[in-house]
Amino acid sequence: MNIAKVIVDVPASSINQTFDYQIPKQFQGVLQKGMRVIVPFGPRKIMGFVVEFTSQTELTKLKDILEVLDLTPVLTNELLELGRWLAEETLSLYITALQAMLPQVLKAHYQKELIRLTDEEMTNELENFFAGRDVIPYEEVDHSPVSYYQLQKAVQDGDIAVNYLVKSKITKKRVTMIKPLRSSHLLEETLLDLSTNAKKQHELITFFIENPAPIEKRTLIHKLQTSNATIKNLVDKHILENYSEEVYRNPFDDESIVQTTALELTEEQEQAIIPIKEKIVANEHDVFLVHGVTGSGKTEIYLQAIQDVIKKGQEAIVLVPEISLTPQMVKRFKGRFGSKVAVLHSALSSGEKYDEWRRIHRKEVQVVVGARSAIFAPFENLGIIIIDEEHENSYKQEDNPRYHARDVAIHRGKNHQCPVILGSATPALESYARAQKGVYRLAVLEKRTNSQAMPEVEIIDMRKELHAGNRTMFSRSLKERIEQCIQRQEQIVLLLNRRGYSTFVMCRDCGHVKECPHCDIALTFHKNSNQLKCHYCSYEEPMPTICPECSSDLIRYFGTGTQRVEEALTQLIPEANVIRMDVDTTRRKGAHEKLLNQFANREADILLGTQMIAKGLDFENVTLVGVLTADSMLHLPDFRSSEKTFQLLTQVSGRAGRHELPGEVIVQTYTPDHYSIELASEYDFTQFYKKEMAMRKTFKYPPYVFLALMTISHENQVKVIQTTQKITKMLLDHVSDETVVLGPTPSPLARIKNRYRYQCMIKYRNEPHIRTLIQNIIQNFSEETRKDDLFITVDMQPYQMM
Ligand SMILES: Nc1ncnc2c1ncn2[C@@H]1O[C@H](COP(=O)(O)OP(=O)(O)OP(=O)(O)O)[C@@H](O)[C@H]1O
Ligand SMILES: [Zn+2]
Ligand SMILES: [Zn+2]
Repeated sequence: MNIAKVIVDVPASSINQTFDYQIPKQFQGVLQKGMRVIVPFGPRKIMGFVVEFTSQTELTKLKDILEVLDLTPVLTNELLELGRWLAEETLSLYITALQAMLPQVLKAHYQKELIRLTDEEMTNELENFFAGRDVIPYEEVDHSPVSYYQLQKAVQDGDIAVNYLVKSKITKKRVTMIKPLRSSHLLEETLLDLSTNAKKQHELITFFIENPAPIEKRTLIHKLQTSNATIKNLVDKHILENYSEEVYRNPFDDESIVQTTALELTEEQEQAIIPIKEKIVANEHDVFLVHGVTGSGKTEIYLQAIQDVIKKGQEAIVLVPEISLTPQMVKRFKGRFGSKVAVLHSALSSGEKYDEWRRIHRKEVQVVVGARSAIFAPFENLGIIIIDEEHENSYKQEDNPRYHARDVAIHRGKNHQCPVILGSATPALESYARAQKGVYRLAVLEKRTNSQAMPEVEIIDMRKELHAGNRTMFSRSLKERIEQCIQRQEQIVLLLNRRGYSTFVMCRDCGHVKECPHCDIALTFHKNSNQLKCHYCSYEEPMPTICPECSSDLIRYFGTGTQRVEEALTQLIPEANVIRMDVDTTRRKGAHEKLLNQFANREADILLGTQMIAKGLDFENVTLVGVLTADSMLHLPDFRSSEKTFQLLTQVSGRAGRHELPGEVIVQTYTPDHYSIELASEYDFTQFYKKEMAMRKTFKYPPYVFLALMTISHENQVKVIQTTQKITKMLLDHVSDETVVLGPTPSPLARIKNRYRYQCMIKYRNEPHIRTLIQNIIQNFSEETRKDDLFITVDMQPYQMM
């Protein structure tokens, strides 16, 4: 078994297979499956994963593995298998699936360098270029007068060589520590010998006489108001020593977290948790859908189930949507399980993420709380997997591998024979349908833990407001409630449902809308820089002062950005103190937390924000929730738009009246009769489910059918249409009569970065060979994708129709 099968880091379909390499003597017996290695591949050196061993090969001469990057495998056997399954399921490459499971820093990056081999004089250009150096980074060629032809020739002549380097970017954080090199009483003697002028040094030594323990240099400087130079002086005299120490970056301030204990469960919670606990004890897999209204105590169920799992010596993964992974949420888990918890959040730096990952990998923690990719946590003894807010779209990755975390969770749940819990106040239709069919176990929590009724929802017809002469974006009713609320010193959450809306620029005279010249989409106005920006390709231009079409100076921005709402709000209700939360105000690290803390400390009356404030927040003083534009998502070209509207309204309504004080909700809309708005205001999930299922059945959408979306893009529009036509025809030739193939149709976003985009949608119920079929079709175009820059992407479970 001294041959390793390696999946190499070359994301190309022609390379989607293992390659055999000889294991050199020094690595035999050391190398394990799931370790990263560096291997020669053509002229290059690249990174790869060892996935198997063998003693036989069809090749006559094998190349050697050059380097082994890990001491212990970074991928467990289970994850190697999971990667294979994931690649098949999502039609992506095995290497892409494996990379998706690891933190960024473990992915290799490659560097080329030029090495001088000759002592002889080279051409003037080359001599100038090397400028006395023996090795230079390859990128410098781009900015030099040396031509590629010259380089090529020099390489051929053997004067220089190109070297390929693989670097893994592991960065362990190190801090500089200072400690005394002498015992306290020797330090006292030192003090006597010291010149009385050296006041700073005196202070430093005195400090160490009293505190002989090592201390971080930064802290020391800060504490004593001393300087680097002073420390260095004493280090040079061998009185102090400095050394560096590896630390984990811990982005969370754990010390401030208050320890909590299990609450006594309500009757409903008790009923829900019993069957889950049974599965934990029996080591059996099953999927539970916990459908509980907002504030019904789903999180407490998760916590107590995890408690059992930890007691058994097993591990738990908890997924929460990116935007509800707030410090408040983290606190709830760390409060219960302390340092046993690792957090994987995309806002962490890649170093921080790597540190958290290592704590998992080294089995220093038993619980992981994280966003989507935390589902790949390298635990080997999983006892439970929990997906909170399971209906959230952010669990679907919109990039290769296009997986849904729910599917991965269930696959891993089977691998480990452990329960999977899906929790939501508004389950995805797909999940609820499965629970109805008995595929999942359903648990229902109908009451809030505080036994309060769900807050009353009032729907305001904004068309009537307009007719009554109110041209602001606040209905009279909402304004009045906000004022009353402020008077009672209670707090308000205001949601600006912004998706599908943006601050675009339109001429009021001729209706001209400023669009991106490279993408079929309106440019967005950014007030701070007075620029128009494209969100797809980053194109930018200054805000025009006159209309480029008709020269009118009535060109203005439209739509309602949070910033504009804030201005309008403070104009309308001057006494209101507003905290605005959107992408702009939360970009800086820690800003999110700071704003939420301010609101929790009642430093403001109103929390105004986008989708990011709709979920998970639990503030006891919030009694009013206002939704400014309930219907802005309804008209998107997406069959899930009603479902998303229902979910969002239910979630945000749930922010009010969660504790002692009763809450109320005001929903402003231009389509008050739409069933998603009406039924959300009555908290009638069951009725919504029935109605929406009927729609899905009529129009043939999930969960009645499966979808596959193929998107084809190229700079030449004719070529895109023709290719999409061919693909559609190939599909139709091979699928069953029951299956529908729609296309070619322009994608809702028909052009991005100057590339035209067309799509074809497959709706099927039973096509056992659909993946092979699609793969073969893509294979058919491999020449063109390689040489002519044609893109074909396929999404086996699309959530984004754009
Ligand atoms: N058994 C219990 N007894 C008393 N209070 C409880 C109990 N269970 C939960 N709570 C409290 O009730 C509140 C709501 O619970 P929790 O946040 O877990 O609900 P949730 O269903 O997860 O809500 P959401 O879906 O809105 O996030 C919290 O403040 C929580 O501490
Ligand atoms: Zn105009
Ligand atoms: Zn653009």
